[in-house]
Amino acid sequence: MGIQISRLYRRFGTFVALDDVSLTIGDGEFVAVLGPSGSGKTSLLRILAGLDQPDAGSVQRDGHDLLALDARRRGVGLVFQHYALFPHMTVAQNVAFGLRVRPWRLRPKAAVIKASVETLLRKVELDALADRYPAQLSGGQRQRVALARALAIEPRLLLLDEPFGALDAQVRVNLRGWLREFHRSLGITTLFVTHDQDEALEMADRVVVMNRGRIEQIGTPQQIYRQPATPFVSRFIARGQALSGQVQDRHLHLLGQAWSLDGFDTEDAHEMTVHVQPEDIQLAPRYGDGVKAQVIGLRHVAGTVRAHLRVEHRDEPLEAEWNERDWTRHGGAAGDVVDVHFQALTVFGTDREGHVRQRVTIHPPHAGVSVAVGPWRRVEV
Ligand SMILES: Nc1ncnc2c1ncn2[C@@H]1O[C@H](COP(=O)(O)OP(=O)(O)OP(=O)(O)O)[C@@H](O)[C@H]1O
Repeated sequence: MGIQISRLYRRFGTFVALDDVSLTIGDGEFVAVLGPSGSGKTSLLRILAGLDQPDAGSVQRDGHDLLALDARRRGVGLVFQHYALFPHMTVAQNVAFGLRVRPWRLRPKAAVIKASVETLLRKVELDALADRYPAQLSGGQRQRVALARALAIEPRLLLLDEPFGALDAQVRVNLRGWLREFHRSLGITTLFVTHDQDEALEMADRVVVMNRGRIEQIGTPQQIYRQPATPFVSRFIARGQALSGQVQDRHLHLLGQAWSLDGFDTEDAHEMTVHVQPEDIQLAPRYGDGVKAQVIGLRHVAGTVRAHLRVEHRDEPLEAEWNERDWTRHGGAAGDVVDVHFQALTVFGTDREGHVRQRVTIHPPHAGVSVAVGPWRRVEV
């Protein structure tokens, strides 16, 4: 059954922080809410936690009105970016807190609390540090204590708001894998708020992309990345870059090539936007066969090369991402003019109000593009 969020609105004065937000979260699902700063992620999470109320809309859990329950009766575990552990309490006391402050009729016996704290600390791999104070822990350890504390009340829903936001990059990456495994072993429905694309795409079963209080797209990480529903998602998630061209006879004429617009109704589109992703701009296998581009900058990042390219009819440089080995084999250097192939373009058609009505991915004319089928075989089409 899970959680049904339906048509939520939240305004602060004239500012609309949540604008018609609807979302269903399945039982046990791990959903990431991803969006730039100010897009409404925390506003949504606060409403689910019972820290705020919407101006309109409903939230149901297993068919019951969640908004009618006060925060303490929602069975929600919360972890925020800033650890908010009690500095004067040990790790074990922090984790026990949620159980100790229950009304006496619901409060477990001291021995039961002790046992469940021990179990939780083992789960978050901190049982050896039970008697330390927060100041004696690393940032990553503190966040794991915060997670154990949130889990102590046996929540039905776990809400994590940028839980790794204050940690350094390496710790963040380690904790991602750890939290993913942890979620698998517990199976608690989890909503994870982040503005970090990699974090969301790597961890979540599904990703909700928000922009200016609205949901732009909901999908699996792969759908969001490979089939962005809007130019915003394409830019924000897949580093989509806009190209300009002309449409004539159902073809898009762009950088000296004519791309067939099969499956796209050009008459129906008030405006068209064309995007290319960096990994879809590849070095051409033969010299003289492709679009001329001047390499004006190169950055080597973990086995890939990020190149900034100057192409004709475009003021801004284009970013391309190449395999380091391909670039080494090519044997070029910054300043060179290279030939590149555009392997796929995404075309969005918007109506007068700016809503996306059509989206297609198009491939180059007569190109020997290699397409992956299954995990092991590649064929030429
Ligand atoms: N209590 C409030 N009063 C006025 N405006 C608010 C209030 N709470 C949030 N807002 C505004 O609503 C918008 C959405 O805020 P929210 O915290 O949900 O964004 P966010 O996506 O979580 O951003 P961040 O990643 O920076 O935390 C922001 O522009 C914020 O300034």
